[in-house]
Amino acid sequence: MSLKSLKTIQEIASPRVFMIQSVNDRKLLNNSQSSDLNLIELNKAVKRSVPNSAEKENSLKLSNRKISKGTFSEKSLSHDVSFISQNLANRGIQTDFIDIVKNYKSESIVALSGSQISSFNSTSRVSSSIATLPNKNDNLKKTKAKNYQESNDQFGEKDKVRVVVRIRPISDQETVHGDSEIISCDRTSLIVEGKTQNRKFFFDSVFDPNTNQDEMFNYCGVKRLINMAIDGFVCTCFAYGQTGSGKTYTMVGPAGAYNMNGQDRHQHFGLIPRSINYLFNQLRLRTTDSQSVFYIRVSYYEIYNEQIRDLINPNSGRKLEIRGSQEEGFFVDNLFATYIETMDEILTILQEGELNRSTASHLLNEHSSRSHAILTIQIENELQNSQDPSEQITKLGKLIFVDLAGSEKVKVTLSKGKQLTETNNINKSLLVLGTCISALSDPHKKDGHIPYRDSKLTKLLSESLGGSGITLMIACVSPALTCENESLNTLRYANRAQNIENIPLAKSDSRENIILKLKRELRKLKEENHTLKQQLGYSNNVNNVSSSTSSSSGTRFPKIRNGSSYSTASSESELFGKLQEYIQQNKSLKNENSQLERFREKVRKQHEVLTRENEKLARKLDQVLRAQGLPSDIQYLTDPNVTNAEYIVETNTTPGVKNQKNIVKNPKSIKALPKIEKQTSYAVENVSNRSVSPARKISPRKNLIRPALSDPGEEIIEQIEIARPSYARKYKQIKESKSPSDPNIRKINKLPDTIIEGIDSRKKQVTKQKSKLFGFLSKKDE
Ligand SMILES: Nc1ncnc2c1ncn2[C@@H]1O[C@H](COP(=O)(O)OP(=O)(O)OP(=O)(O)O)[C@@H](O)[C@H]1O
Repeated sequence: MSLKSLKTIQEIASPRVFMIQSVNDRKLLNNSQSSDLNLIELNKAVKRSVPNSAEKENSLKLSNRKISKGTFSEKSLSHDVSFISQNLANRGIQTDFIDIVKNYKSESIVALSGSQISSFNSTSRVSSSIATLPNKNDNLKKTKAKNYQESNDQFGEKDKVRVVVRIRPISDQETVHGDSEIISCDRTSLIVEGKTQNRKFFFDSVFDPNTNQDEMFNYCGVKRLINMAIDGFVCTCFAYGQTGSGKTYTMVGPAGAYNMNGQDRHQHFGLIPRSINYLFNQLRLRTTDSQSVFYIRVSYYEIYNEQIRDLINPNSGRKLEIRGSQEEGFFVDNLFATYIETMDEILTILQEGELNRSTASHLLNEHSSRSHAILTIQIENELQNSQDPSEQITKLGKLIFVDLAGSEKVKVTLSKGKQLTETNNINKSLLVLGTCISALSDPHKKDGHIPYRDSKLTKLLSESLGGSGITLMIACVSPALTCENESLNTLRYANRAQNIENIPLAKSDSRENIILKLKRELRKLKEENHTLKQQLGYSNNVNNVSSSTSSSSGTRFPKIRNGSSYSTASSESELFGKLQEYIQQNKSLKNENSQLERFREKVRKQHEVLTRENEKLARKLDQVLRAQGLPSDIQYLTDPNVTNAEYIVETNTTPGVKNQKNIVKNPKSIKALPKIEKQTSYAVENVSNRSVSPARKISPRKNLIRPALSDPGEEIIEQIEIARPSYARKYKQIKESKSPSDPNIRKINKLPDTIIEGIDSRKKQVTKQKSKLFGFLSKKDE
């Protein structure tokens, strides 16, 4: 019954804008999400929403004019239809609504009349009234769970950029200045009641000011991104909006979130730490019942005044430039990226990054970010191919979080001097981002030139916008009247971004993936081939060159209309013979190549093992140096087999006595050293993290993510508390020990000689080994 009536919706999908017959119809549709659904009434409502032929004609005329007050777009209908669809689905009734809705391409900004706003507001009041019920949190959570759905759905070949909006609460400052709230919303749309006009926007989800961090994480769609990243896709979540609109709050949490204690962290942490917690839980789940091994590598940098700055290794002295390659797209060369194993390691990195990030205070935000911060979590997954156990697959997914700097008006923020330069750079790069978004969302321009190269930010986001990644945009807005123009700008860009289509492709060396990639290339080539043929005037009966070449009946080569070349039988057989020859040569070359590839892979893996150990050691060393206030611009290389020099112990001695430097093998032995006791204090850093088992010596990356330490469903705080003593805690210890109020502490100006000597000799050894390997490789390549 319902299906039949809904078919009519598909039929009327063509008119772009039409009149909805009465506000009551809409109310009925909206209320249907919470009230018990009466299918007959719904059916009537849908029928009433469907215009008769006169209205269709009318609406077609309307679509050619400026959208006037009192109209709804078909997307509005699609929104209503999806409500109905969900209700039907809850009752186990299959509908084809989703496809209908997906096919809608409509104007999503609508100017509204007063009466429609009042009906709209009544919808948003449903959720706010629920928030005031006695058992507030429980009910709110249930309602959210019902209203917002986790978008874990997969995609077809194309995946549109998903856009959600978060409206922050009005601030005390705004209230004091008598600012009023002008934005109201329901689950997927919002209305801006402006000074002169009211506007309505539709998005994948809209989160009202009462939304807490946990709800935001659960329903904004970031979980889908994490799961896809584990499967090898490049997934980006970026926050966009005016300065002070809540981007950093959404991504990271309020200022000082990383310094909060367990319970407060749990409440205030933003998407990034929550996502990492979720990621670790997912990885644990996947490693318990499979042979998968995961390696997590993190980098964190900012684009400040069009310069790239490493946020976890700011004093490296290396110049960070963007480079591009066909395989990897644009990337930051020389960026410090470190392997992590535990939640608290990454929290330390994030904390460090936040400390190093460029911030300033201005009229609209006390802790304003002056840069675009980009956190990249690379997830490498080595697993066996389920269809062919002899095949080892490596998936290389990425999870990228971008906290953009906010656009701002100089006359509002009153920026001067350095801040003015920052503002100009921020606005400039956001302008380029806006231009790219506009071009990509315009069907006439999207296949043309997209000005990614005009700013560093857009270069680095090129894969996420119109590329092969999966993208979630979180548009943040303030509800205040004084922010109307900026909020509208944000919403317009967000609205456009919804039209951007990506063609996701997992980064994996599995056969299926290679085949998929090849198929896509082949299709592209065929299209190109077809166009070229048309341009050259080849006849239509020679379309399929590839199939005809393999046919035993002989080769058919395209004939050119002017009659020249390849037309005689003798030249055809000659060419066929040559082709056979080439095919044979190709076969043997392929065999040889795959042998070489296998060998090369083996050597590459050995090399990787060495590099990873080096990086780890370099990171530890870097932390020690920075903790001691020394410049950390030395590049360290180590031998993975060196496992003995575990801890550096710097002792404080009485004046005139030479400083003691001890290297001990484990923390217990520190206590056993007589001269360190009582009168001495020390800074301890674990050089290679922990003693290395023989198995680990061969492959130090094994067991990076081990089966669950505890329940996968556990909360962030618990994870932080139960985590084994690690890098983070030790690092904290070193930081605390730097406090000048501690009389036993002296500043260490120099790294112990033994360590430097040890590292130097290891560096030499590894460099030698590396150059040997490279020499060998290049010989093989030749
Ligand atoms: N959803 C929210 N709930 C409570 N407070 C919020 C929320 N969103 C933002 N805030 C507060 O608003 C202020 C500005 O937020 P935030 O620093 O995240 O803005 P921003 O968009 O990152 O600004 P900028 O671009 O200048 O860095 C902060 O004090 C923050 O704590």
